[in-house]
Amino acid sequence: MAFVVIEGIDGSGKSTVISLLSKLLPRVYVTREPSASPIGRLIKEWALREGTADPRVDALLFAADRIEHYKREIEPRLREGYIVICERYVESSIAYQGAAGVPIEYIKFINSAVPKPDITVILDVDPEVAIARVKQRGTAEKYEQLSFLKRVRGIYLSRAAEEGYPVLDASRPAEEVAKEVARLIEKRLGSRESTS
Ligand SMILES: Nc1ncnc2c1ncn2[C@@H]1O[C@H](COP(=O)(O)OP(=O)(O)OP(=O)(O)O)[C@@H](O)[C@H]1O
Ligand SMILES: Cc1cn([C@H]2C[C@H](O)[C@@H](COP(=O)(O)O)O2)c(=O)[nH]c1=O
Repeated sequence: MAFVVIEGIDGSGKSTVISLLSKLLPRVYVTREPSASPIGRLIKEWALREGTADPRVDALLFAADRIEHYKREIEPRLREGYIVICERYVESSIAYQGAAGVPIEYIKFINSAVPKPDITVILDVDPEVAIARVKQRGTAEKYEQLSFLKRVRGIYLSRAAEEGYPVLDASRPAEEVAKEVARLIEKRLGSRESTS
């Protein structure tokens, strides 16, 4: 089992890559945040649409959704031996709520109840390319603005440098990106087996 998180700005191709990945690897369980829980629905139907009074409210909602998601869905699947692939996790809160002005230490503290993933991969793409991709979907969510996504990308890249997360060029065809992520996961699983 392994807990894998795929991160990146809106339109970087996370959902597309994860769907391809689930065909490349055995025994995969795919999930995402905001989750399907009542808190996740509140985020999607209210916080991401009408908006909150303060970005700390978003940070708190995402953290509450994450704790519920981890305890009720991710942890049980890991115990059953799945490779759990989660689209977005704590680094999304650091990048997005950080870009909205919430102090990173505050975000880390409210997320301290959930464990770190085994692997975090950042899909990196120019925000102009990402915006062009998401525009095809119709209405934009509150964070899907060029200047905001530029700040989010900057935080992702500096966090990747600090934490050693692999950053993959997601402007390439999604199949190529998915194969590279699969290789990273297999390498990590292989190196864990050889040390256990
Ligand atoms: N590598 C790629 N090259 C070209 N287009 C892509 C690529 N990956 C995804 N797309 C297209 O870009 C759009 C957004 O992709 P996707 O939903 O996978 O991104 P995402 O990162 O999950 O976005 P969000 O975070 O906003 O949900 C889709 O129309 C998808 O078909
Ligand atoms: C988990 C998480 C998400 N967000 C933002 C990022 C996106 O703009 C939306 C989720 O929409 P998606 O298109 O379904 O990926 O929410 C965030 O700001 N903070 C978080 O922790």
